[in-house]
Amino acid sequence: MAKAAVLGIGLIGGSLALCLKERTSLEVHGFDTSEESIRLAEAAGVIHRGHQSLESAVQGAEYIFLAVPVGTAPRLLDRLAELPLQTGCIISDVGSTKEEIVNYAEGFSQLGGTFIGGHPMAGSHRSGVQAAQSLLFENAYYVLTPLPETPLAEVQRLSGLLERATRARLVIMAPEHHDRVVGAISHLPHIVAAALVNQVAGYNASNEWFHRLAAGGFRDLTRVAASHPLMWRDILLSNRKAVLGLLQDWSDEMDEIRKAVAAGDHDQIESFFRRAKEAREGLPERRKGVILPAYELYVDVPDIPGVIGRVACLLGDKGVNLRNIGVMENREDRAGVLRLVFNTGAELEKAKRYLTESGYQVFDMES
Ligand SMILES: NC(=O)C1=CN([C@@H]2O[C@H](COP(=O)(O)OP(=O)(O)OC[C@H]3O[C@@H](n4cnc5c(N)ncnc54)[C@H](O)[C@@H]3O)[C@@H](O)[C@H]2O)C=CC1
Ligand SMILES: O=C(O)C(=O)Cc1ccc(O)cc1
Repeated sequence: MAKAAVLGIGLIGGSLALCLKERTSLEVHGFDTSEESIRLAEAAGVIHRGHQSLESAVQGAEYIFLAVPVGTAPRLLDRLAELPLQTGCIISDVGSTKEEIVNYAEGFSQLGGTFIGGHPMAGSHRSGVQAAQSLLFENAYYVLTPLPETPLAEVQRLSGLLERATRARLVIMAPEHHDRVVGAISHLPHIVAAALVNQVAGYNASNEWFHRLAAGGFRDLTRVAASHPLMWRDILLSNRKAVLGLLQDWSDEMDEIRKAVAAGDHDQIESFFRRAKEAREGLPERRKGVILPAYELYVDVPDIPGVIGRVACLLGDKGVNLRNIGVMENREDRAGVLRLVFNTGAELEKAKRYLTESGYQVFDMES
């Protein structure tokens, strides 16, 4: 059986491993520096087999995926370059930045395979293999960043595999273009969210009403500030060039609005919000999976076939609108997990109450 190796079995590596395992015939092997992650991944059936040795994990693999923090990926490539890899193998990664790793891989003439950078544009503020799920990338964009000299057949081979496994929408982009675009729509917003949270936490230190009143819009707006600090440190350092330019533009935009407020300039302030409203309304529809849906509930269930109907009926009877329902884990010897998606937080709360009252164990993104 052909083999794939996933190096780093956290949220993204674990989710990718699940996709490959469920929807391709590849035998999926995993390697992680954390023994606990390997143990959990094996126990949950995320991978066919775990390894504590990098060499045995990648031996004979047709596909190798690096799913480690972006600051760690170059060192992992150094180690791969020392190992005998399967002739003709494809090495890819899932890192949030692309120029640095693509340039680094290009420097390895002795790397025993073709490197093609990759970035699935879906995830969450959670991390670790416990949060992995095979539906994570469905309908999301998945960017590949081959170089002009990368053989087209290899790009198509990887793209075909990933499309089938992840059900994502594969797109191709130049690495530096990717980094500027993703810098603007993901990296800068993470900085702004963290800065807002830090600013308000400073005020709250002397008056706790700041946090008490922050339950609504502020909480939604700053959700991503709960993301993994080390992961985001690495991303900013790796995308330094683009991020510095974007921060300059951000600071100019803040200066503009500050001046307009100071001058009491009604028209300029209104125009600031009007431009934003129009641009926001012109954004493409949020499709399932493009960003992790906000209102998700998970239900532990012992017996999948009958239980989907029971849960759906129970919620239907109570008038709770269910947008989507899916099975996240389905092994005969284990309890499964149902993933329920709602359009509003209020519906999620109602569903949580009804299901708990009926004896189901439920948990959501906050648990
Ligand atoms: N979290 C997200 O929403 C998204 C993250 N990414 C990218 O995916 C990559 C992985 O992120 P997550 O899965 O979220 O992180 P994670 O923290 O859930 O998983 C990372 C895993 O890599 C392991 N690891 C660290 N150094 C290693 C090494 N040298 N060799 C083997 N394993 C090692 C860790 O033990 C951990 O299990 C990062 O490069 C990130 O930029 C991409 C898209 C979305
Ligand atoms: O939690 C969220 O909304 C995210 O922003 C997830 C995410 C994080 C990092 C990426 O490179 C891509 C997607």
